[in-house]
This record gives sequence, C-alpha cells and structure tokens, in this order.
Amino acid sequence: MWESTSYELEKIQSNVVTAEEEFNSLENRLGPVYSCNFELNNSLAVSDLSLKVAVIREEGTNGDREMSVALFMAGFEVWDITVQDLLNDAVNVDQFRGLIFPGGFSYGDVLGSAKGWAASLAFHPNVKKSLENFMSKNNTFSLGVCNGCQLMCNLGLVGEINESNTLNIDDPPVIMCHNKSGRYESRFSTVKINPSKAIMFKDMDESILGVWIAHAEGRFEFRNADVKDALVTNNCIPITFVDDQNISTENYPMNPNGSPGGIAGICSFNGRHLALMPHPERSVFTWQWPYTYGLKTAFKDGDRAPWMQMFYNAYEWCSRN
Ligand SMILES: NC(=O)CC[C@H](N)C(=O)O
Repeated sequence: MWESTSYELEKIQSNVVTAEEEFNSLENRLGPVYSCNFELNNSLAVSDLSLKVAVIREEGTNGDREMSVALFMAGFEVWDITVQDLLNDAVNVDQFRGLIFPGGFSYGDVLGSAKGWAASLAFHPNVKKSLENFMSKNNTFSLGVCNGCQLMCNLGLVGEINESNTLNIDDPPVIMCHNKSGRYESRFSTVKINPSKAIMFKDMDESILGVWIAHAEGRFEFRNADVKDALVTNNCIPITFVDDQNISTENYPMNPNGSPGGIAGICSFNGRHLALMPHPERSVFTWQWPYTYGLKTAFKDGDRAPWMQMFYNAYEWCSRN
C-alpha cells in the first residue's frame, strides 16, 4: 500500500514541469505555428488631430468594450454609439473617420446572424443615406468583426466590385452561412495574413498568427463565381484559416466553418472597408492568447500582441488621409 503510494507520488513529481517546459512541449506537439513578419510599432506619434471613430452596437452586441479598448490604445477618440442613437438622429455618422461594427448576437440573431441589425439600419432612410455618404468619402474606413462582418455583408458594404456605395440588402454579393459543422465553433485558430489592399493589414503580410474565433455562421458564400473571382484577383481576401503546414484550408477543424479557400475575411476593392470573422480585438494582449509565457518570449512586445498593429495602421492611415 505504502509502496504503491510513494510510487504514484514519484510519478507525479517527475511529471511536474515548469511553464517554459510546458510551452516547449506544447510547441513540439502542436507545431510552433506563429510567425510575426513585422515589428509592432508601439511608439505612436502624438498628434493633435482628433480622429473620431464610432463603435456601433445593437442589443445583443458583446464585443464593443474590447473593440473600444483596442481603438483607444491606438490613439482614437472612441464613441460608443447605439443604433437607437442613429435612428433618433441624435448622432450622425458624418463626423466619424471610422465606423466599427463589433461582434455579438444582435437581436439574438433570431432572423439569422445580423439580419435584424442590417434591416434596422437599411430601412431607415436617413441612416441609410448617411451610411452611403460615409462609404463614398475617400478618407473613411470601416471594420466589422464577426456579427459586424455578417452585418457588413448583409448590407452589401463589401464584395461589390463597382463600389456604387449604395446599401444592397436585397441581393448582397456576399452572404454568411452556417458553419459546415452545424455547430457554434469557439476556439483559438490559426490564420495567415495575405497580401491585400486592406489598409488595416498594411505590412502584416505573410504573418501566421493565432486569433480567437466564436461563431455559428462564418462560412462565406458568394452570389456567383464572378464575385469570388473578382475578390481573389483584386487581392481582397486578406486573411485565411490555415492548416498546420500554414496552407489555407477548407478542412475542419483548422477551418472552423468550411469557408471556401479558408476565407476568414474580405475587404472592399479600395481596401478601406474590412469584414472579418475572427476577433483581433480579443487577441491584442499577449495574456489573451493561450500559452502566454511562450508568446511573451516570442514577441517581446510586453503585453501587446501583433494584432494591435491593425489598429495602429488604421490610426496612421487616418492621420495621413
Ligand atoms: N462572435 C460573434 O460575433 C458571433 C456572430 C454570430 N452570432 C454567429 O454566431 O455567427
């Protein structure tokens, strides 16, 4: 009896590993997948420009706080705007350089992801007009993440090659469909940043990064093959899910939703508007990543993880344009 207990104890003690050893062994098992091909620029030029962005939320949105923090850390003046503020004409989107649509479950997604949210904006004539006006200016940008990505697709804000800057809720070029698994998928996934026109991904090409995903309707579908071909040939697919060889993949589980070509996000043909299924704003601090110790070692940027670069890029682009 005693013998076997001490044997067990010995076994347990010999299995005690340091955090570093644990990270290294996980690295060996899972493959050291992350490679950051750019230097995170933490030294912001302080300017007296007041660059305002609006984080637009609806009932059921849940990613607005993290999004605001990431934008604030990049230097923006961040406004918390509800759809009701827009419908009441209390705020006009005209005053903002960026419109940000965060993730969540707007109206509980009861009509399908972001369908009710899209309708509430598109069927209000003044709001529709001011969104179209915002899109048509050449010094504005927008970002939609997850439910926000679904919203941008439902509104037809991305995917239209002629960029008429009119909302198209009746026949949008891109729609988001249920994950092939038929389930809500939530995990840390690996993505590759591809050369593209997206202003927020400037100089981040070819990096392989981990990022949180959490969605049930993340599969991109296109009105026809022309829509997809135009996005591909015009470098409007800035981010794809990759397998453990870092090749874009349609295969589950590395691709959580079955999107063709591993597509995880698309941008407008001018690069200013970006719709992403993954959540960079939930991955901007190293401590939000799994295996934090190793990431700190790998990236050496204190608490800030490589995804912060997207927000720095947006700020830098706005101060130049
Ligand atoms: N994280 C999110 O924004 C989720 C989006 C949407 N509710 C879905 O499940 O697909």
